[in-house]
Amino acid sequence: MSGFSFTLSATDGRARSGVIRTPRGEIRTPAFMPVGTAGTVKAMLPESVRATGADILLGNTYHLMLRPGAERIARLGGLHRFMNWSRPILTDSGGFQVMSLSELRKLTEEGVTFSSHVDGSRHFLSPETSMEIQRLLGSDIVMAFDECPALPATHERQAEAMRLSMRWAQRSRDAFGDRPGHALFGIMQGGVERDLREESAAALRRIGFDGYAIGGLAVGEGQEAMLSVLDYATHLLPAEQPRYLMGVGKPDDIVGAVQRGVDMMDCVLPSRSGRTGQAWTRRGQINIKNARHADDPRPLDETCTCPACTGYSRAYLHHVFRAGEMISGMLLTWHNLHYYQQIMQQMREAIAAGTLEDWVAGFHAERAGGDI
Ligand SMILES: Nc1nc2cc3nc(NCCc4ccc(CCO)cc4)[nH]c3cc2c(=O)[nH]1
Ligand SMILES: [Zn+2]
Repeated sequence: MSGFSFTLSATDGRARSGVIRTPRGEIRTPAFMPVGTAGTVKAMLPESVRATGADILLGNTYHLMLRPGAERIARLGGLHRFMNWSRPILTDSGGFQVMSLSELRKLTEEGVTFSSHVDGSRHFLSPETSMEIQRLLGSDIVMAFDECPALPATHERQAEAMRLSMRWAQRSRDAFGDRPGHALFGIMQGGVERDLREESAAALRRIGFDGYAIGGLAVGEGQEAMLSVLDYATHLLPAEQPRYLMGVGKPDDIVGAVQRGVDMMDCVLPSRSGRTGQAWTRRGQINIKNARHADDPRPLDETCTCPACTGYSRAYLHHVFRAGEMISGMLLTWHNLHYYQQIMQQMREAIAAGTLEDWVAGFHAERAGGDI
């Protein structure tokens, strides 16, 4: 695929560091993607998202097709222009969000009909319509249209959903066509069932994609089960293409995934939890609304160089959260995204230096158990 390429620059155990090159810019891997669901990373300006160190952000087909509409965004110049973010954008394909957000859903071989959670209007998503919507949005990395079953799911149900998703992966590939400079990623399904994961990986490799996502995780199975799937699942995917773990996660989830050969991740956690007063730091989590911060003159983290930590005390952050001031969500979101990008940068450097194991030991040693 001209215009889109992945170059591995170092490995350390199963971990890899490298660069994904796209016409809209480079993505340093391992990479964390902030989530910009409805055309905005909530409480952040695009230039602030860039200042945290993000090379790419994620948008959602489901949300943008319902409001303001993919055709409208296309008429206005595409999602990059619309949201004033000129670097790469990856868009999720909509199936996962339909199943978790919409009402009155009907799932058939053809696709999914559903009612919008915004205004109740009826919509249809299929591999073909999802590819068209992501083309209208102009996203650089397009996700295949898949079905991620809700847990708990029997082996049989997981097999059924995975095989449907593999038929949809072929249809996604066929509908995507040949789009130089744009990439299509397949999505592995199969729950926590090794045989199904192996079948899914083989099916995706036969179809052929520019990158491979591991779907069907971070859906309530818990960290231990997720990591045990990753223990074998990344080996099933081509080493020379990016591996994207969807929806992950807490900082220690991310570290565990990178150690197991994952190259890209996304999660709403740093932004969503930032808006609720949860700060993630190298020493653990801080719930800034807790009364014990009311008189604390110290920053969240005295070693952090983000605007929240260089400009404000815990006492101030506690106050503006208690007062419901908008700056509260802005500052904590910025800090959390900055912290997430910092651990990605430190892991990229550690992998390049062959010292990831030591870095991970230090990462865990620094983290207290609960709230700090
Ligand atoms: N197309 C597609 N998209 C996905 C998105 C996902 N996102 C997740 N997990 C996100 C879980 C998640 C949700 C909310 C919060 C913050 C509040 O707790 C954190 C994590 N798993 C996912 C799986 C898939 C998947 O198979 N296919
Ligand atoms: Zn900070």
